[in-house]
Amino acid sequence: MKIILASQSPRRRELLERMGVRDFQVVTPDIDEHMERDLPPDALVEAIAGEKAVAVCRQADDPQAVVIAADTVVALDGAVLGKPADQADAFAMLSALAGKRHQVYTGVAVVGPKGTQVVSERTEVAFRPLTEGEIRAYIATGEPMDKAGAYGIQGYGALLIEGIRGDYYNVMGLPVCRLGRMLAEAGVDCLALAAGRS
Ligand SMILES: Cc1cn([C@H]2C[C@H](O)[C@@H](COP(=O)(O)OP(=O)(O)OP(=O)(O)O)O2)c(=O)[nH]c1=O
Repeated sequence: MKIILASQSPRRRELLERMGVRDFQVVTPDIDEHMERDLPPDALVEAIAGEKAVAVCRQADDPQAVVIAADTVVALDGAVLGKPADQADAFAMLSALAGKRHQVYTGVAVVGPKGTQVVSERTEVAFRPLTEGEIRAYIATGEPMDKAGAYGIQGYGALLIEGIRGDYYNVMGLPVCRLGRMLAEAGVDCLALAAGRS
């Protein structure tokens, strides 16, 4: 079965490979993510993931393909944080996250011949308190700029995180366990692929 990952994110590519899916195409969705949207974070990431999947379905024009798309945001006290616009924005985001718990939402859409599935998964993340110097040093690593909430749990960001509740991979950009079950619904058996039996 042809599988298309509708994402430019290297993290999502790596996670899909780690799920046992090695043979897939990558098509970057051509949508405007930055439209004003007054939605709660779970509905927001589901809407954007759905739009990315639909855009790539149109671009690929193959009704037999299974298309996977996702979107990740950070929610803190009712505010939604996407990727920082610049270093000052990253500083403001990390200062707001320091010493607090926040939620990471990833929306995932799987569209294929068997139908469309769209879900969102939430993971809670607790940051330790941070000094201004620590925040500046973390920004100087270059890690925050292309990531929702201005940190990467899979990198030096781990040094800032006391604990999480929920799927770790959801924070990186794909809720691996949940997506595995969605792909099974769509006719893709990840464990069989990993075992070389499919
Ligand atoms: C919170 C967090 C986010 N991120 C990343 C995941 C996403 O790639 C990114 C959020 O931006 P997204 O808009 O979800 O994804 P993207 O623009 O990188 O890729 P595409 O739209 O083509 O799928 O932040 C981490 O890598 N680690 C983290 O700890």
